[in-house]
Amino acid sequence: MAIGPARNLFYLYLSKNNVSKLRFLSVSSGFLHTHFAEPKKIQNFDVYGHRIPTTPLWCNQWKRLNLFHFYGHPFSTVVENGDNGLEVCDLDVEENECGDGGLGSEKRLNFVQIASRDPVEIYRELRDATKCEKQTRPDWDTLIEIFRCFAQSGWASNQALAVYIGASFFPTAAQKFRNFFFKKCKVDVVKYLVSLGPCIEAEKFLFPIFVEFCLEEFPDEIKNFRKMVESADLTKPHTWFPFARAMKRKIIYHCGPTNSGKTYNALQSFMEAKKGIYCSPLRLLAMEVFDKVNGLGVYCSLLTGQEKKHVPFSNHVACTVEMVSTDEMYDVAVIDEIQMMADTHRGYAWTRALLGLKADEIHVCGDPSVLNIVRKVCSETGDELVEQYYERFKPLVVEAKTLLGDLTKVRSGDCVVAFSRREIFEVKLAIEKHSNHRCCVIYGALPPETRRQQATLFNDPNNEFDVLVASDAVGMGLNLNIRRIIFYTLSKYNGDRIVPVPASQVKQIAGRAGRRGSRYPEGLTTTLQLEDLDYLIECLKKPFEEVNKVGLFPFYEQVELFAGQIPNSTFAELLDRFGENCRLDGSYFLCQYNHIKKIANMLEKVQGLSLEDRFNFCFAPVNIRDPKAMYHLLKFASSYAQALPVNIAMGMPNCSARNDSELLDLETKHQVLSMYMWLSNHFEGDKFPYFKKAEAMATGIAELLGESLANARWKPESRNAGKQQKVVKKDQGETKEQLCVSTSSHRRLQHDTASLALRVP
Ligand SMILES: Nc1ncnc2c1ncn2[C@@H]1O[C@H](COP(=O)(O)OP(=O)(O)OP(=O)(O)O)[C@@H](O)[C@H]1O
Ligand SMILES: [Mg+2]
Repeated sequence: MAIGPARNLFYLYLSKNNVSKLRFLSVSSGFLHTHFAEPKKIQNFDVYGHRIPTTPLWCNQWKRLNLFHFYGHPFSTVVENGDNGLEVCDLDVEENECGDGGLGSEKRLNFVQIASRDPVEIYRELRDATKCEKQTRPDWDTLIEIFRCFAQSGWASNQALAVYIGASFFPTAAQKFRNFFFKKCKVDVVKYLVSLGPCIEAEKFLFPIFVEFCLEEFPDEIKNFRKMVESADLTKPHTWFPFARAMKRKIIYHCGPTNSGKTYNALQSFMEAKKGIYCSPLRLLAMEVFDKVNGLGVYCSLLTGQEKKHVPFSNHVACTVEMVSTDEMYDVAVIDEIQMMADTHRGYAWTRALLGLKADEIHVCGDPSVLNIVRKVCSETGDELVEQYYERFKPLVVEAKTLLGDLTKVRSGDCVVAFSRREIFEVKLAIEKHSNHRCCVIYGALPPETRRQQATLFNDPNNEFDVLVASDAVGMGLNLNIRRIIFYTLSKYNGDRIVPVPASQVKQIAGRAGRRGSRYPEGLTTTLQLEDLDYLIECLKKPFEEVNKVGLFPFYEQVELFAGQIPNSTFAELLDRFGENCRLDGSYFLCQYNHIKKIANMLEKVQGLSLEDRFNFCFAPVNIRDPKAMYHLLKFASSYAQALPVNIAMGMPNCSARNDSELLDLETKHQVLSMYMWLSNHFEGDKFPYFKKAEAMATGIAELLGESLANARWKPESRNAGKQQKVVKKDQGETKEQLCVSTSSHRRLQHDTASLALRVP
């Protein structure tokens, strides 16, 4: 058995059989802490081939084994001891690795003795000493430096969390410990520390003494922090749903690439069930399932944040995943696009649905990236898991020719994918100017109704709209008759900087081509620019990357409990403190909440909102980068806080947009109305009484948006980055005006464009 570098510390290896139990058991002679490192520091560890959701342990060596906690090195053995918990065995001490600094062997022996002494005893001796023993000047200097390092040590601060000394209190505690030590210090201890110098070994030596000091000196601080940490406990999320745990559920994982029939098959079971729920990643998809299922004669209601359409006598419901009820019982539930569990912002909604749904049978559809996590979840919940694998219906073929930067090569049935609104309109303008094609557009800021209207227009072969220009919003949900996906670019702005589009997303979007039921025998995909081709091929060839962690977010009740521990803080501060102190198992991350904080900060000046009100307002669907939308949210919250009926306070435009700023205005207006409808559904009582009016206005604006898009022939003026240039290019002996999309003029043809075609399974 290997051991770690040790003096007062022994390192433990986890034995193979008790890995899963480790998190739940405590040692009879001491106590075992579960996760304490900051969330970002928590890692999965492979222990004897077992991936366990925790970092390994270290423990102090003293007979009473009074402290266990996490440390970043995997070592030693813990064995199961009947029902009594875990027992530490097979321990060994490694030689001191630090040099003796040129000291004689006798002194060195003393130091080794110091190193192996019980830190509790050392602490008591120090505490009971009446005064400090005399030290030399150089020793003092070294000691000062050692304590300076200790106070700044990330390692010590992190370890201190295990005894409930919070990161914000650690510097104060370390300072007081230093003062205590300097007043009481003994020659042999100082000499030993000086022999180590300011290094991690010295920190490890001091740490258990520091812990004893803190336990005696700061019982109140420790108690308060402990309460706070316990109230931010997000470990074992499967235990949050006792009713679902009382059931023996059957989970069917429909696993496969895009366009392979996963959702179709899951929906068959849904429709056959007596009572079913379909959980969608998008309003648009929920609406589509609602229409489809009702069309097939199964009464189905619709439930999204914005709309509740109750169909009389229906036992089925299509909802957005955030709206799923974990109270109702269902025979069959479908959770679509299950890989979204790993989404940094919305992942928690899928995790909650999977853990909490009370359904005999749960069909989850998605790519294989979260298969292992779902397996693990099922082993924790005790649910049965059945895996069904799918292949694409139609092959997906990469066209190696690319469009060589020339948008006039766009053909009927093509979908050009760009990653910003500005680019989408540039492309539409260019295609319509230089060819006979007409373009439909689909992007995230458009209401679902308008996106569907554009999709229908594109799918209908009996009109002139035969090309689609879309953002990544096209990647999920819509059934489109796309012959070929052309990537305008393969990089996008991620809110911070330009990054390559992730491979999983490239696959998802490219997979839209050649959908079953469309009139094309196979799906084609390519890029506008030859230089992007390699990346496209690389993405499509890449196997799905396994996801290690999925998202969680606290319920309101958990935030409320936590708020009780730190009164008088703003909601944004509360979220931050929660984020800093929450405990998570290794398979989970806390979803990002920056956008929530931004709303929370804006609403801070609104008096009279309860914590629950703030929590609800902060989840309203609002584009935080749109000041007009944010302004309306602020106004809604202010009226609500004054107990006034919340007014829409917005005029209805009377004609379609004539330029880009009018189009943007329509988009914003629709988003504000959608937000109003959402708030109306999420606040009880009649505080938002103009729901019907908002709904009618939203429908009107969605229609105006559709009309506007059909006629849109303007340059996007609001964000004019000037990337577009016209160049004159010789083509087949004629001078032809052509839109060159990228500024890069030094592209080399790297492929034999005629011969290369990659078939992607
Ligand atoms: N057995 C089937 N009979 C008829 N049509 C089918 C069948 N299976 C799938 N389809 C149709 O094929 C298309 C793609 O199927 P589906 O939407 O289920 O794929 P998917 O694997 O869920 O794709 P994605 O990952 O893109 O959501 C749909 O239009 C669907 O109606
Ligand atoms: Mg699907």
